[in-house]
Amino acid sequence: MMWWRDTPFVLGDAKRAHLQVQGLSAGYGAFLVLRDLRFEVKPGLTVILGPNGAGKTTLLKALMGLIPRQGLALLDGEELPDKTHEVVRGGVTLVAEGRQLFPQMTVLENLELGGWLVPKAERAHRIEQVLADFPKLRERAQQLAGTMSGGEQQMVAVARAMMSAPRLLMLDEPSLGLAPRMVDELLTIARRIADAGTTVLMVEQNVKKALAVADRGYVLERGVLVASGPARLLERSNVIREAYLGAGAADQTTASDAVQRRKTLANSGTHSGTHSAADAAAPV
Ligand SMILES: Nc1ncnc2c1ncn2[C@@H]1O[C@H](COP(=O)(O)OP(=O)(O)OP(=O)(O)O)[C@@H](O)[C@H]1O
Repeated sequence: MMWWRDTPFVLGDAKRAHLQVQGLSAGYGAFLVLRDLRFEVKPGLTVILGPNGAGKTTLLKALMGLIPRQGLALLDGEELPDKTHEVVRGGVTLVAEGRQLFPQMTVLENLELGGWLVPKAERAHRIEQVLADFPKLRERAQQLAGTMSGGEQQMVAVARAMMSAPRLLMLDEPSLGLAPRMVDELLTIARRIADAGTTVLMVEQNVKKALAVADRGYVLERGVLVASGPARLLERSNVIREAYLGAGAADQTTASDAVQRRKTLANSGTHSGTHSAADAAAPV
């Protein structure tokens, strides 16, 4: 047995990355989406929850330098560059919503492209590591990516991101559109990556399942962070329980279902629409 089989997901830098963000604002032209966000992404797995249109993707884009941002973003104490290629060189990788694979290329070719910054010899070594970490992909190495199921493609996208050995891996709704079993598999992969030393920042709408694998979470609504805390406390907090999970909510409850529920609660006077400081999770 090769040595790396016993050491899955050791691709990241041994140092566990820590992102600190203060006063982050970003948007599209004159349309400001994110307002004065303050949060941190500690080593481990941090999830950002929120309904459609809350600004979750915008947040990841702003950190990647794909759109301009204001405010301070420090990765291990050093300011995150503005330009995307410099952010990538600095060890930050984004798996965007929609996966953006090359459908006419094989799984292996897609992985090779993920390691384009890496010298050729090192790239081959990393491919071996990634295939050891994602054994399902080894079986499919020669399959055209475009012929794979949604969940398999998402797996390729995450594996490709790991080819660059990121210090900070950002995942934009990895469970979107997947069958429940694949959702579980993808979220477990995210957890394993975090456990092995790559700091993970994940945006999710699948509230219950995301909090089950995360260490910490934030709730983003209309461009503002409205709650934060350790995942276990956040799950039990009033913000999440009343609005995002609800009594008897199914595993598949999404943040967008929750918005409708919050409106109903607010109209019925059950919930004020703001989050009490008495919540288990702190309002931000
Ligand atoms: N390229 C763009 N130009 C202008 N406005 C945009 C652009 N992309 C997103 N927006 C707007 O920014 C706001 C936040 O969108 P964003 O995609 O960040 O939300 P989200 O929380 O990721 O939602 P979803 O879960 O639907 O992806 C929305 O009002 C959206 O219409």
